[in-house]
Amino acid sequence: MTRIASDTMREQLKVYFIMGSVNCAKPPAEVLAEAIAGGITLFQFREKGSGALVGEQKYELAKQLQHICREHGIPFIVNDDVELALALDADGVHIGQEDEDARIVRAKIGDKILGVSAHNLEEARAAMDAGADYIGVGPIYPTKSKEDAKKAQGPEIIRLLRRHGIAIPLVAIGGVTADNAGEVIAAGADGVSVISAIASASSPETAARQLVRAVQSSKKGA
Ligand SMILES: C=C1C=NC(C(F)(F)F)=NC1=N
Ligand SMILES: [Mg+2]
Repeated sequence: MTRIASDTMREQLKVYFIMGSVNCAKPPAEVLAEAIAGGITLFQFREKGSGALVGEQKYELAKQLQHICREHGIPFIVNDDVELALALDADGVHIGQEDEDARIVRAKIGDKILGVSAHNLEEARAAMDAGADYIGVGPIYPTKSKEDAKKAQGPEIIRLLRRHGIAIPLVAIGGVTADNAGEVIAAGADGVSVISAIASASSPETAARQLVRAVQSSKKGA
């Protein structure tokens, strides 16, 4: 296996749904199936926060959601838990600044997809040097989905990174909705990642479809 090509990574980052059981108003498997029907391009299993599953229950839910992704050809990424990602033979992992060092994770996962969170130019450069395939930049807008989120920076942080030559595939995260996704793409993001915009929607399928349309129309306009 070889590392994912940047252009393929950019395509996959377009509408990146992230969720765990605590984010879902309906059973997670139902929410994921609807989100896939609505056109999401990538999925991250992020079982975190108060009430999150652990151990066997977490493993079983991950397996169930990975199966749904495999049925529809959607890559399955695991947040934080590198051991779980390896046990499931997931398509990749996403780690934050407070998780295991990106170089160590890269050595453990081989050519699987490696995503790293970055909040500023220094962290973005370090992620690239460590072999990340994409970076998650945010929070762009205020978010309710992450208990310890940093201060929202607006789309300006994306423009700043691109201006300083950060050309790596980049997904924007934090308070992104169909209404503000366009300005995030216009600022230079390859895609948007969302939790509550889809997970807590009455129709995750409609919510996903609206995000896909917002991203596509902004890219056409670019
Ligand atoms: C904290 C996070 C930041 N960014 C991302 C992603 F969108 F995947 F890049 N995922 C996370 N879990
Ligand atoms: Mg983390």
